[in-house]
Amino acid sequence: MAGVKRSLAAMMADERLLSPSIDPSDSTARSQSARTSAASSEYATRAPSPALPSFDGNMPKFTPDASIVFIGVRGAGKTTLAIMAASALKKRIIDVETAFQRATSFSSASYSKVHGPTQCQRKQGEVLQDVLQSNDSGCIIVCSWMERRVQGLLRQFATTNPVVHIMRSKAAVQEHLKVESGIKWATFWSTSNAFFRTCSNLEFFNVSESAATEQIQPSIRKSNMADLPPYLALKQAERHLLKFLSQIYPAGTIPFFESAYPLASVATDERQFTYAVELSVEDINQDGVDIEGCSAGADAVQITVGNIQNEWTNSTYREEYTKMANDITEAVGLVRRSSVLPIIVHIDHPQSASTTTTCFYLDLLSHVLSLAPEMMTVDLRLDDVAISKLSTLKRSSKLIGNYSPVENFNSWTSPKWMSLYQRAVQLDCDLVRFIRPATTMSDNFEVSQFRSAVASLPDTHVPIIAYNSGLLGRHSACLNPVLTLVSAKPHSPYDPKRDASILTAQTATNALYSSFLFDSMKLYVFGVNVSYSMSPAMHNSALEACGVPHRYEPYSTNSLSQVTHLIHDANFAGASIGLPFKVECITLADALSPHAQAIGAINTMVPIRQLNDDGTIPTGSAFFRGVNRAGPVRAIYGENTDWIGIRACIRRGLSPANAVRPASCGLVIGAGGMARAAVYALLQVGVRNIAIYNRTVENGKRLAAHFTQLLQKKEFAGLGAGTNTKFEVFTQLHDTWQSEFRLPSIIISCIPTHPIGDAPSPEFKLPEPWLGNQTGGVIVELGYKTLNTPLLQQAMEHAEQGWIAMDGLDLLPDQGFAQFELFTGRRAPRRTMRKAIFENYPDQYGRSNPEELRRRLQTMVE
Ligand SMILES: O=C1C[C@@](O)(C(=O)O)C[C@@H](O)[C@@H]1O
Repeated sequence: MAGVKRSLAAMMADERLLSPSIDPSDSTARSQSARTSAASSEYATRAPSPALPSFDGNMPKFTPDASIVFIGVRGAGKTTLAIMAASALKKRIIDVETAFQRATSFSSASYSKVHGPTQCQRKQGEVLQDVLQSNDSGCIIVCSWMERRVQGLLRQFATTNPVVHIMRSKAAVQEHLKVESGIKWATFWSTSNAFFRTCSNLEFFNVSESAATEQIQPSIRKSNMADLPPYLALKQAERHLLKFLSQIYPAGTIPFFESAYPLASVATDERQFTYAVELSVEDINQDGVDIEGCSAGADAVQITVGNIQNEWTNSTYREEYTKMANDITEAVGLVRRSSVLPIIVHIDHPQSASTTTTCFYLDLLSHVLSLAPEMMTVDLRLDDVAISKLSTLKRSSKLIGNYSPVENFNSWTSPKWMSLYQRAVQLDCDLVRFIRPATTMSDNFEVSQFRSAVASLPDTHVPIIAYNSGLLGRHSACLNPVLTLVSAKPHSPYDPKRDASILTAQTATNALYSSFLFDSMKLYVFGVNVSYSMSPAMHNSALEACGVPHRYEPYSTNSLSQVTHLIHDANFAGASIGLPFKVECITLADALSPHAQAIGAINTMVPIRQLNDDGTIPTGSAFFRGVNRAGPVRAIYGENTDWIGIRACIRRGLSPANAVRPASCGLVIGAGGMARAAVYALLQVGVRNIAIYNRTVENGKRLAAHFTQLLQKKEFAGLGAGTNTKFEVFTQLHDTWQSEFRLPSIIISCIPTHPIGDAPSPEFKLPEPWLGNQTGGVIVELGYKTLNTPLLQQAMEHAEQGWIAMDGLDLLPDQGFAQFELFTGRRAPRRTMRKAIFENYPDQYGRSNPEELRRRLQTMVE
């Protein structure tokens, strides 16, 4: 049956496998191994899930409107997640238990008491069949029933639709259901999870708050978590779920969810010098490592499952499989919840694996695919049939064909490497990875020649990851362009068994500069008075964490003419633009990004040193290939990242109760460059009703007219509600909300929070009735020189009503992450940057107050 997650072992009972000692590039040996795979009945009987009809094709590609089913034990969080998914995917929720009650006027439990369990199960089957048949699109269907007929129906549904097993930690479910530990509970737990696994094609780990908190910031684990606003736990769960859903549905299915950060538009494997930080399942699950913290400078997280054994003395195959599958599910959940980086899952397939171990390995791989990681490795020593089967199951996950022998390996000059690469390509691997220890220095040059030979193959664009491990191999590891494995911290003492990741992202990046491949560059923040700017602290800490030797400095000036020599310097790498130059600075730019054009203001300048042949600015991976290299500046490119920061604040601060709907209203205060970015951010989260308050009516009207015209252009028609978006301009703060729009749930203040020149600080507050929205909302104050502004105090006074206050220190890092990516081509180390701000921000007495500000780190959802 297509689409159902099931034992690969069972599925491939007659077709396997390899003899573990074969040379993987040797096709004679492969076919021999297929022939000698006699003991297949062993796999079938040891398979963890019940036998299912044979697999007959690809995993289905789900259409955007395909209904999704959430199954799992009671207390796993299905209903809460269904509400979030329904709001994001614009689908309707159907709870099968409610449908049962509607059909019979009884709950399942009462029906069972009256008519007996057999009759009740029959009825459940009928109800479910009816629900599935008549709602295969546009719905989120929730089901906790466990019954044979239910199982069959769900399996059938999984051939065309996503059926997600929602998992949660045993302790969290137990606490939720208030059940006592004991054999009965343990048995229920394992049988129910095994049951749901047999009829789902996907699995999602609903991270419990305590675990999530540990991931957020281990160093403040003991701090007062009671301060965490309740909506926040939901926000984090929502973000996590949406990341998962965006992996399984086609791109664009979740409106306004696509990342706007520059590197998100370029596939990781198309970029140069990228790193995957390696974390073990145990580190993640048991030790609660700070995932965000230790992935600074990395481009992906590799979750390594290292201890699959050849035999189990104290447990059965099934028990061992369940335990490891649960651990992997949890680790993927924790990483996805706390990091924006793509996930690679790698399971070590032992060099001398028994057939049972290989079978176990394959079962785990098919399980991994149900978690929808961005990438998964598969051992190229497996035979063609096994790898092809995995290719048919992979859906959006990329398959990395992996071969990393630790002994008896060929020299890089052997043609076997090339034939193994070509075999992996034929088997539909999306990337190929070869890692082997270096025995001499010349291995480093030979592997580089091998990479060049692959690059010069005609018509083959499958990226190759190839380098040597060990101390001697570091040279080739640093120069390997795609996803070199790095360690979270330096290994000490050197352990030859774990030598694949001797480097950290920081040391590997640093080596690119010390070997003159890249140049050390200069960065600035420009403004009339930027002495208070937190950007230097934020960017310099990020540069250091990533091993990039650039310097970022404040540059205060009254006139932009004074910066021209800086932006045409051979070592100029970019600048942030502060007040009041965001609009004027456009005159210095030769080209603007589409966002900057739409907004009509920039806060970022980047030098371009290599133009396209037609004189245009390179885009995508070509844009990033030009960074970090000194030389004459051919053009200045202007971008606006303020809107990205504002959008991130709206998303973080807006509780699920205030999710954007057609009638939602956003209020922007001010009409300058930042207000333009704010309106654009509102459009980018789907707000259709935008109110602008500005004292000077002409400026307010000009702002509204700018966006009204913009939305008439074809390329911006998808923003907000396009030409149906409405604007209103206010010049008076009336005591009542005099508008055809509903009361606002998003308020963005874009006026200065401190005195500028002779102009005093506006001490701005809103009339109380304007904050009358019943479920509150989010108020964002963009300035950060003064934090405790009258407006934010007002928001805090209305906290009970659901108002969330966000200030410029919430905004600054998010707009800075995007800048950092543009300046360096590296992923921004988000937590490092946030921390740097909190550690350097002076309070009203000019002292830094990290304790007070650090608590904010708790509330971050990346
Ligand atoms: O508005 C701001 C603040 C800023 O100017 C600063 O460092 O203060 C940096 C800019 O990138 C950003 O757009």
